[in-house]
Formats: sequence, C-alpha cells, structure tokens
Amino acid sequence: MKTAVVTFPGSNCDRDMWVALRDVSGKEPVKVWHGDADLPGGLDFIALPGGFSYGDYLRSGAMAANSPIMRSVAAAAERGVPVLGVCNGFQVLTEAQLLPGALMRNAAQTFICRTVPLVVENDTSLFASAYTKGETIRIPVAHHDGNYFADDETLDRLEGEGRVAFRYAENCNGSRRDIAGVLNGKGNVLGMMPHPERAIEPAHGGSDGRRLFESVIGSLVGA
Ligand SMILES: NC(=O)CC[C@H](N)C(=O)O
Repeated sequence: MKTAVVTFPGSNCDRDMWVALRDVSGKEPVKVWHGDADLPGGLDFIALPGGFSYGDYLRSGAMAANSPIMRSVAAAAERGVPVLGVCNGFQVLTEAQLLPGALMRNAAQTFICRTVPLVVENDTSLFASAYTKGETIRIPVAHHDGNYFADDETLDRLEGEGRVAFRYAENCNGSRRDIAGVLNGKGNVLGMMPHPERAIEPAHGGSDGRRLFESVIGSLVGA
C-alpha cells in the first residue's frame, strides 16, 4: 500500500496528516511537493492537507488548484484513486472542480477553531465504512472559509445521490444545508472542512477521526 501527502507552500497540517496515515496504515506516506509534475507511481491514496496554501491569495485553494501536481491528482482521481481533501484540501478540490460547490467566508466573518459535532450521513463510502449512518462524532474545525455553498439543484443532486458525507450538528459557519463534507460522483474523492487527522488518539481530546483513516486504509488492504 502506498499513500501520499501533498504539501503546498503554506500547508500547515501536512505533518499531522502524514502522522495519522502512518499510524493507521503502519507505513510511511510519500511526501509530494506541489511543484512536482508527477505523482510517484503506484499510489493507492492521496491526501491534500489543511493550511493556507499561497497565503489564501485570491481565494482559499485557488492558487493551489493550479499547481503542477494537481494535474496528476486529477488524473489519479479520474482513474479511481481515493483522494481526501481536508479543510484547505477541500477548498483546493472545489477550486480544481474535482468537487462541486465553493467554500465561502464563514457567515460570522470570523476564524473558527473548536471541536464540533458532525452527523455521519453516508456510511457506505470507502471513507466512512467504520462509521454508522446517523451517528454523531466530534471533530475539530479551524478555518475562516468553511461556508459551503452550492446552488439548490446541485445540493438536491448531492443529497439524492448520497454524496453528502457529513453534516454539522451545529452549523458553525453558515454552510448550506449544514454540509461539512461531500463526495464526488464516483465516491473516491472526499472533501471535508473538519480535520479528522486532529482526532486520532485520546491525547488529541478525541479519536473520532481515526475511523475515517481506518475505513479508507481498510479498503486498500491487499493493495
Ligand atoms: N485549517 C485550514 O486548512 C484553513 C483553511 C483555510 N485557509 C481557511 O482558513 O479557511
């Protein structure tokens, strides 16, 4: 099994993601730099971490979405390789149009940094098989641009196709229909604002994020 974490200039959660993947998979992820033209061969999983890529210049994730490496990430996603984008990684995935919608400034115009309750909406995706639909989990958020927006037609389609992965039990940022994470049509790309890699062991204050990594790593066993 071969996993990778992509680092952009301004990423600040790449090490946490790397440690979470290493601890759950037992194998060290490959570190990939945004300027690399190609991903290493044979990757089974790609993570886009949180942070402030390019200082959130223009819009959060807008510059990173045009990094050289994102062409390879899009091609890998198209081939069915699982891709997880957390927080800034989610912003990059929407800006790269690998996921629908946009992450706008939080409704209260403030940076939010706290642990929030989330409802698991989909427990059949490869990212969430270790959760139970309807279960409430607690995962930290830390962002100023987490206000998920998509038009009604898109939201209806996402809900109808079971592509809302997580919802906020308490809407902390104004996201439409309380959406905290969404899947692409094939179900192999997940973007979410909360940080599962910050809830891996009790010392983090909770370990509800660990099951997300157990789900996806478990789906790769044998890979
Ligand atoms: N923790 C993060 O990834 C922050 C994401 C983003 N730059 C924001 O503040 O909205």
